[in-house]
Amino acid sequence: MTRIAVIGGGRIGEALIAGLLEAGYAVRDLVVAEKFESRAAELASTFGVLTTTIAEASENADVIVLAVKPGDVDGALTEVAKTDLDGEREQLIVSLAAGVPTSKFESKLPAGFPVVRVMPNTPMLVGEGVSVLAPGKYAKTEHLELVRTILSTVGKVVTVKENQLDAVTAVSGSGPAYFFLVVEAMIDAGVGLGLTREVASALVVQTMVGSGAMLDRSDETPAELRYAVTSPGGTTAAAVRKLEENGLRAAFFDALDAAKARAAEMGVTAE
Ligand SMILES: NC(=O)C1=CN([C@@H]2O[C@H](COP(=O)(O)OP(=O)(O)OC[C@H]3O[C@@H](n4cnc5c(N)ncnc54)[C@H](O)[C@@H]3O)[C@@H](O)[C@H]2O)C=CC1
Ligand SMILES: O=C(O)[C@@H]1CCC=N1
Repeated sequence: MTRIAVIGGGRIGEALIAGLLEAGYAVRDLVVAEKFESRAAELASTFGVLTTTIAEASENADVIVLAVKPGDVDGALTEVAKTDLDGEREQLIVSLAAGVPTSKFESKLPAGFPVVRVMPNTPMLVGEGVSVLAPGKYAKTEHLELVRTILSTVGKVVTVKENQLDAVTAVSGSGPAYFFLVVEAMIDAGVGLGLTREVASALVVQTMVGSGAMLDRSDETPAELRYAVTSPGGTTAAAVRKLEENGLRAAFFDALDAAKARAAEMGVTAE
């Protein structure tokens, strides 16, 4: 099997490790380099995964996944680049860092080294992620296919041109947070109407799970599914009117603009 080194065992690194293991990936083919010893020990005990230095992890891996914060990419990449990357093994770097362009990696790696940039999201923890791939200058079809094969075990995979990845980050990379915020708001509103938090949480969570399953399985658009809930002159119409009056749609347009702009900014500051 393809040997994968995960550099950075934080939230997304852990989601990837957990998702791969859950999907049946062999633990002996995974290795993690995590800066904080206590965090490395936690990952080793939770997943039984080998933890080591960046140098050792990178040298023995087919695919080196960088899952550190954009501001830590430079330091981690410097460590990776010190190892004997252009040995016999055909290796590939996969970056999960928001905003950081593939050119940044290519400039620090041996000439022609393949890089694939990916924007994943945390639902990959439960095999329901979406990973969006963009090839760097030297990544060939077989590199993209390898990354697609690995990430399709933890969810859906889409490929775009790199100039769309900041928009993708705003939509699906950060998307789970918007969803959780909406869930929180609905639970609070239910509590405001007199339901216990326990009941309100159970109702909202199952409403989201059920609605998500409908979106996944139905050929109807989200608008058509919404129309089916909205009786003329009824309760849903009254609620939707308030959401629109309060600028729900405009808030999402603004929010995603801000996320995209922030991704671009982080790419520049990581230079
Ligand atoms: N959290 C999310 O939902 C998503 C995060 N991302 C991207 O994934 C990357 C990681 O994000 P998170 O996991 O949320 O951050 P995090 O802060 O939870 O994890 C980063 C981990 O990298 C470790 N680290 C930093 N420098 C290191 C080094 N030189 N060697 C070894 N380990 C090192 C840190 O100790 C930390 O545990 C970021 O670039 C982010 O843009 C992408 C999509 C979604
Ligand atoms: O908030 C962030 O910067 C990262 C990138 C996408 C999701 N989380």
